[in-house]
Amino acid sequence: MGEPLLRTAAVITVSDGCFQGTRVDGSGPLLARLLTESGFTVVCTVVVPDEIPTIAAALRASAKSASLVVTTGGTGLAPRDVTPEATMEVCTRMVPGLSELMRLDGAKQTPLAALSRGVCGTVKQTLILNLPGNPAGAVASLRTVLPLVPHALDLLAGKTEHAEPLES
Ligand SMILES: Nc1ncnc2c1ncn2[C@@H]1O[C@H](COP(=O)(O)OP(=O)(O)OP(=O)(O)O)[C@@H](O)[C@H]1O
Ligand SMILES: Nc1nc2c(c(=O)[nH]1)N[C@H]1C(S)=C(S)[C@@H](COP(=O)(O)O)O[C@H]1N2
Repeated sequence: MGEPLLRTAAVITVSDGCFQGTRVDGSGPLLARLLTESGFTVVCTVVVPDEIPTIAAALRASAKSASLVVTTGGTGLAPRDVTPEATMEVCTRMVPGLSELMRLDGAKQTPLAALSRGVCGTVKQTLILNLPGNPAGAVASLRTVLPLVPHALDLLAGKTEHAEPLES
């Protein structure tokens, strides 16, 4: 099977409430819109419950068709928050700097940003980003790292010539 096209994205909402239909998914559609506005083709959106095997299966399936997979929800400290554990199970390499950046930038808005245990990593040529479940937090976190994503995907796809450093 071929590798996913470079600017394809998938959105996975991890939420028992959304899966059961007791909560309307506010975060997934917002993230899909931001990704589309940023030049990505969103190839799939899915809502899954907070269960490691189900999240891991959704991550593996999404990574086959998308070069960027974002999750929203399940990154906190509640007993059923297991998105980081499922992501670490699927990824072969972790990219801690991206999650560090999200927490650092998020803390400018709310100290609660430190309570997300979200991780980022890669599987084959796909980058996976865990975002918090709160819609505003999910969008802000994605906005923080989005400027780095095209270069990250180029590197993953083997385009290793170095870009000019971004302005600070
Ligand atoms: N997909 C979503 N859409 C809208 N709001 C959400 C979403 N996911 C989370 N939230 C909000 O962020 C808060 C924290 O998310 P968290 O994942 O801990 O939710 P929860 O109360 O455990 O329920 P669930 O996992 O079923 O969404 C929620 O209480 C809710 O206000
Ligand atoms: N930027 C930002 N990050 C944020 C938040 C936020 O509102 N803004 N919410 C925090 C809260 S309240 C929690 S509990 C954790 C984990 O959320 P999750 O379990 O819904 O993934 O993300 C945190 N990250």
